[in-house]
This record gives sequence, structure tokens and C-alpha cells, in this order.
Amino acid sequence: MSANLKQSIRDSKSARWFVLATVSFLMFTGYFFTDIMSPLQGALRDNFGWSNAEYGMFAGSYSFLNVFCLMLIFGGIILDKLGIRFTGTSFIGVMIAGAFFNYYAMTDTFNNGGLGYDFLNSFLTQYKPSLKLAILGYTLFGVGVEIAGITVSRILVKWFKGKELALAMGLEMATARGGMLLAFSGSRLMAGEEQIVSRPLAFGVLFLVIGFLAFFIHNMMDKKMDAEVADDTAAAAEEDEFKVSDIFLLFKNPGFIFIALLCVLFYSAVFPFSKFAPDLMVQKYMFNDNFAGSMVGLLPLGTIVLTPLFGAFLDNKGKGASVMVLGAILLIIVHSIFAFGPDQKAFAFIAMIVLGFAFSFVPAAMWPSIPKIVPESRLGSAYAMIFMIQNVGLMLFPMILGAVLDSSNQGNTGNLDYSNSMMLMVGCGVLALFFAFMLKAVDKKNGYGLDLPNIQK
Ligand SMILES: NCCCC[C@H](NC(=O)[C@@H](N)CCCCN)C(=O)O
Repeated sequence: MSANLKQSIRDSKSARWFVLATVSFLMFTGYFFTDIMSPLQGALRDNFGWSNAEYGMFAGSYSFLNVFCLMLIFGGIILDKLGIRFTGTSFIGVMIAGAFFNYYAMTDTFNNGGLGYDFLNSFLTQYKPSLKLAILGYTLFGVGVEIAGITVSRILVKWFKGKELALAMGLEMATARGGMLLAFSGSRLMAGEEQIVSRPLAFGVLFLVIGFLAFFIHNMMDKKMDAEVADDTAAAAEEDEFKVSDIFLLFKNPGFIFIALLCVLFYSAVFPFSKFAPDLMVQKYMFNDNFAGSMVGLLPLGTIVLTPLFGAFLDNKGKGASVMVLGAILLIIVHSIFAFGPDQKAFAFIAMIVLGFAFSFVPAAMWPSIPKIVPESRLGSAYAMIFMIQNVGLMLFPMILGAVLDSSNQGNTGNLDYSNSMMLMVGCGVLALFFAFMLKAVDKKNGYGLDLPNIQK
């Protein structure tokens, strides 16, 4: 390399942090919409007649197309073949279209016989048209937001590889969690006294459109970078290219298998749980409806600070595999408190804080560990595959939680009993702990270096 090598826009600190800000904001809007309905489970029961099982089906529909139509695998291929700008723009479009259907499903216009109502009322008549359209919207949204997430990971690698990658990923996750926080603490307020569900959804769609605009700004920077470093990016794209045959190789790698199983079990005990958590706060701990969402907001609130901090710690000190074991242990403690602990508010408060620690430890350690387990040439397929396996849990667990909740409360006219549903979450934690230990064992045997610092000195 010559000493007077031309500086690219990627070498400009302000340019890459600006790119981080644009794509993080996009993920903020995506995560906001993902959880916008979670604090409204009671209103959905009262105003729309959705049962808990139906609400669970809606929450799980996020992953229907991702799992059954292998959308994340196709997303990975499209990303590799057609590039960041095309994939990002197209799937953010899908995300907004899905969010709009979800919003429209909850409006009076639709429910009073608006466009599409009669059609949706003409089949599977045991389900309400509002539920069917909301599911259609949310499943499209799920495809869009997940592929946007994979695209954002790729963007961060493109701009931060060999630089502050783990910190950038930590900050991006922290910003996205800010969206969750806003959804949990603001959704009921946005719905107002009358609990008009469509109102927060309208805000959500508007936010997504603003996120889309931020992505356009990123696109301009990306275009500039591609023009400047065409050779480098072509080489990188070739290196990361998604090959379907790579998927089979991944399943011969015990490290990948264990981290994928840990991922699906850990995230199943967090995201699907968070869909029911506001209602749990009301039913078990007697929190006021409006405050219940803010209680669950403690979860992302802690992670906003802790995820980048742990990311920086792991970059410098290591101990990633041990931190994942610790995260799984905390998960078991927290869900045991929810399942078997007393119904005093202080316990709910402590459990949410501890869950915040687990939800910072595991993601901060897990995502930067994957490049240590999987060769760089298979990273694209590894991320797409792990998201896909994770989506199986994100699909099944809300449905199972809702069905268990309904079946264990038959004939109960008082507050709902969440014990059985929460015992399921304890089970996820126990299995997650088992796979975290298995991961540690294969790390020792195969020398992945999961407990070593990410930054090689
Ligand atoms: N750069 C790491 C990206 C993964 C972050 C991770 N997100 C996911 O795993 C998504 N597939 C699921 C998100 C579901 C809720 N929106 C995270 O920890 O958020």
C-alpha cells in the first residue's frame, strides 16, 4: 500500500458515526412499531374481543413468512446479489406497507365495513376481520423489519470493520431498544383515555416513514463510498457472498449449532415474554394499566446504557462465553420470580431490572461471537440462518404463551393467573443455560476464543 493512499469517506470518523446515526434511527422506528401493540393487550380484549390466544397468534405472526417462506434466507441472498441500497429500500417499503395494514385493521373505518372488511369476513369466520388483517400486516412488517435488521448489520460491518464495530453494534442495539422503551411507556398514553388502538399505530407508521427518510440519507453516503472504494467493496461483497451450500456446512459446526440454540431460547424468553409483560404487571402485580407499560419499559431502559458498556468491556477484556452463561442464569432467576414469587410490586421491579442485565449481557456477547465461530466467507449465511432459527421461537412462543394463558384460566373470573405461562419461560432459561455450557465446552475443545477479547492486541 502506498503511503499516500487516498482517504475514503469510510476513514472519516464523522461520516461513519453519521451513518450509524441514520441506520440506528431506522431501527429505533422499527422496534417502536414492533412493540406498539404490546401494552394494549387489555384494550384488544375489551374493544376488539381478541382472546389471549388470538393476541398471541397476532404477536407470533411477526415471524410467519420469515419461517414458512424462508424470507430471511431470501433476504440474505437478495442482499448479497443486489446490494445494501436496493435491499434496504425495498424491505423498508415492505415494512411500512405491513405497518399500514396493521394500522388500518384497528381503525373504525375498517371495522365499520370499510375496504376489505367484507372479504376478510367471508372466510375463517371464527376469527375477526380485525385480527386477520392485523396478522397480514404484522407478518409483512416482520419480514421488512428483520431484513432491514440484517441489512443494517451488513452496513455496520461495511463502515466499521477493523474499527469500532462492537461499540457501533452496541450503540445500534441500544438505540433500537429506545424504540421499545417509547412503545412500552408511550403507547397507552398515545391511545388516550378512550384507548383508541389505532392512534399509536398511526404514530408508528409516521415514525417508520421518517426512518425511511433517514435511510435515504444513508443511501447517499453509501453511494459516495461505493464510488470512492469500488474495488474494496467488490472484494468485500465477494468475501461475504451468501451461498445456499454454506447452510449445510453451518450445521456441521457444533459452535454454530449451540449458539443458534442459545439464541432462539434466550430471545424466546425475552421478546415473546415482553408481549405479555404489561398485562402480567396488571394481572399479577396490580399495577395501574398506564404504569404497567412503563414497568416493562425498565427492560429496554437498562439495556440502552448497559449494552454498549458491556460491548466495550467484551472488546477489551473478553469473557463472552462466561457472560452468556451468566445471562442465562439471570433469565432463570427472573422468570422464576414471575412464575413462583410473591405478587408484591417490589419483586416485579427487581425482576425487570435483573432481566435488563441479562438482556444486555447476552446480545452484547452473542452477536460479536459469531465471527469467531464461523469463517468470514460464511458470515452472511450464518447471520441469516441464526435470525431464521430465532424467528421460529419468536413465532411459536407468543402463540404458546397465549394458549397456555387461556387454558389455565378457564372459568377464572378474577385476575389472570400467569404462573403456567411463566413456567414455560423458566424452561427456556434452563435450556438456554444448558446450551450456554455446551457452547463453553466446544469453545474449550475447538479454541474459538469466545472468552478472549474481541480486540486483538
Ligand atoms: N447487530 C446485531 C443485530 C441483532 C440484534 C437483535 N435483534 C434480533 O435478533 C432480531 N432478529 C429480532 C428483533 C425482534 C424485535 N424487534 C437484538 O438484540 O435486538
